[in-house]
Amino acid sequence: MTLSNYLLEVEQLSKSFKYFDFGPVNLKAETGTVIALVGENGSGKSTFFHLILSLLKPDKGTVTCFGQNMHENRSLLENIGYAGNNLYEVYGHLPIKRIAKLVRHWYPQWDDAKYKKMIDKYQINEKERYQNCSTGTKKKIQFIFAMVHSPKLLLLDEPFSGVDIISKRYMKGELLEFMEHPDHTIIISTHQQEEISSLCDIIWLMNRGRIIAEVEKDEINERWRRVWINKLPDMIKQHQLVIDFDEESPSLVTDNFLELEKLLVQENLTYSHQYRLELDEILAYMMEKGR
Ligand SMILES: Nc1ncnc2c1ncn2[C@@H]1O[C@H](COP(=O)(O)OP(=O)(O)OP(=O)(O)O)[C@@H](O)[C@H]1O
Repeated sequence: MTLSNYLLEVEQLSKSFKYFDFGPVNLKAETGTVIALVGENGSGKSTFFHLILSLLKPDKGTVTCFGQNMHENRSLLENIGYAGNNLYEVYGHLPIKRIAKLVRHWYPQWDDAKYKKMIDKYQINEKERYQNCSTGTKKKIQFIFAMVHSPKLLLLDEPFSGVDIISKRYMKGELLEFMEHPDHTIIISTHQQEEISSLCDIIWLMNRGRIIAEVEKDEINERWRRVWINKLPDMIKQHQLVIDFDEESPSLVTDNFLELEKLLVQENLTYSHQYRLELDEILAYMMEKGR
């Protein structure tokens, strides 16, 4: 794969706070993918977005976006749409209409017609002060501001949290439409299995400021299974292919079903049935392991 296939490259990125160390993180985001950034509360997801966007200065490391160094080239931000919590708080006393005027100056490609259409679609009252808006409404405003300048990369920090069912449906539709363009990429932090399942291809798992796994969603869905077997000898319980087991109703969880099948044949064991795990069960197992 050539370098140009990567829209975003993060190398040795790190930042230390009083009670938290982020990184070093090394990652590459391929153009045309939707990546879920998943991790426990306080694992560093928002910090990661802030470091990518240079809202925070890293202690070490580089962020290369569209082939150029982000920290040296602020104009790269024009091609990035960010929906996160703390960007507009400083303008909270202003009505949304005034904030939109400010944001419009940041982005030469701001599309007024698209903005008006979205404000209408999401039923935003532009006269309302941002700080007085409900949690879900703030999320929708952040989403609109992220979308209206036609970015190539979207960084979405829990974009659906607190958003009503109808708006969530509209937002998902817009994201799927956004991804119809082959040059577009999304990184989305979320705690919701349904959002990962319906939107994402890749999952980056974060724990205590580090990436503990980079996996393809379809691949882990295929590999992880719960399997009921005739007996559970110690050798199986202790095997590296076995992530968890239940002695009462002899069954086990594996992260590699194909290899497990071979092992069972080898050990003269049989399984009666098996099923795929829910994505959040898999992610919980992976996160627990990475703790
Ligand atoms: N400006 C700051 N000053 C000091 N510490 C900070 C600052 N920003 C982030 N941190 C530290 O980084 C940690 C990770 O926070 P972050 O918001 O990135 O987590 P998160 O994964 O997005 O969490 P959540 O899922 O709850 O939104 C915090 O617990 C805090 O210790």
